[in-house]
Amino acid sequence: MNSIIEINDLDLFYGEFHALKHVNMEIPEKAITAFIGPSGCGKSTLLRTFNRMNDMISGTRIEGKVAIAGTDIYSDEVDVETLRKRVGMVFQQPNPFPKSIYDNVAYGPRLHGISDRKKLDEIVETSLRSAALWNEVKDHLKRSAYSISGGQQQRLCIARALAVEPDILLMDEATSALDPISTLKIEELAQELKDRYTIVMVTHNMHQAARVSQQTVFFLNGEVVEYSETERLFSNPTDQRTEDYISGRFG
Ligand SMILES: Nc1ncnc2c1ncn2[C@@H]1O[C@H](COP(=O)(O)OP(=O)(O)OP(=O)(O)O)[C@@H](O)[C@H]1O
Repeated sequence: MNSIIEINDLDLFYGEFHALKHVNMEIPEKAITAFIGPSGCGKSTLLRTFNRMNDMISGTRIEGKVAIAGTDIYSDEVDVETLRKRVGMVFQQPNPFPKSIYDNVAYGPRLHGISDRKKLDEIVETSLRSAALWNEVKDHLKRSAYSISGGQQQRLCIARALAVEPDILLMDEATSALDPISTLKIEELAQELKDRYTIVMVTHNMHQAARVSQQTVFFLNGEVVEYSETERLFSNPTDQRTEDYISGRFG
């Protein structure tokens, strides 16, 4: 498997607090990588380094390197808007804009200069189909995004992220606010999307990581304890701390 994200000796500080410690890893493209570990161990922090969302938190300092497709994303030449177009993100709470379903999906493409109605219609349909939502909303695209269920809103947020044709989709506990059926739908969707996109997901749910991902990373106190194929990590972990965590002895 080719890697798309390469992290070398990454340290991240929130002021004095050392939140990520000497992280080294390669994330394979067109696969799902899951980040697991107890609350506060740095999963979301690492995820946010991939699209420089940490830039928005004042007092954050980074040492080391994060490269995407060979480019150091923290170098001065990198345009953060372009980076965020390539690296989409979906959050724990569905956060559609207070606009119609159509306008939510068309938002990114419009921002990037697409105004042709036919082209936008095409993008909206393709993105909603990719997010497995088209059939449920195709007859009321003009309705408010708030008129659909939470699970549908989360798939709408995925469609909105896909509309700008990213390479990577980051999911930060994207199902933890959803009911089991909506969760299952998003998990199935992630499985379909992984053939076309690289997905990195933070999850509190070990069963979800085991069900959905190909690679799993276990974090503890800002460090990567173990990183391996999901099946191996859950069936035959090499580190005692991983074993203790996955068997429910802490966290
Ligand atoms: N903006 C911030 N300023 C200061 N400290 C922060 C900030 N964001 C996170 N932290 C701290 O950094 C550590 C890692 O947080 P992070 O949110 O990455 O953990 P996490 O593993 O994703 O946790 P959870 O599973 O609870 O979301 C925690 O100790 C947290 O308190």
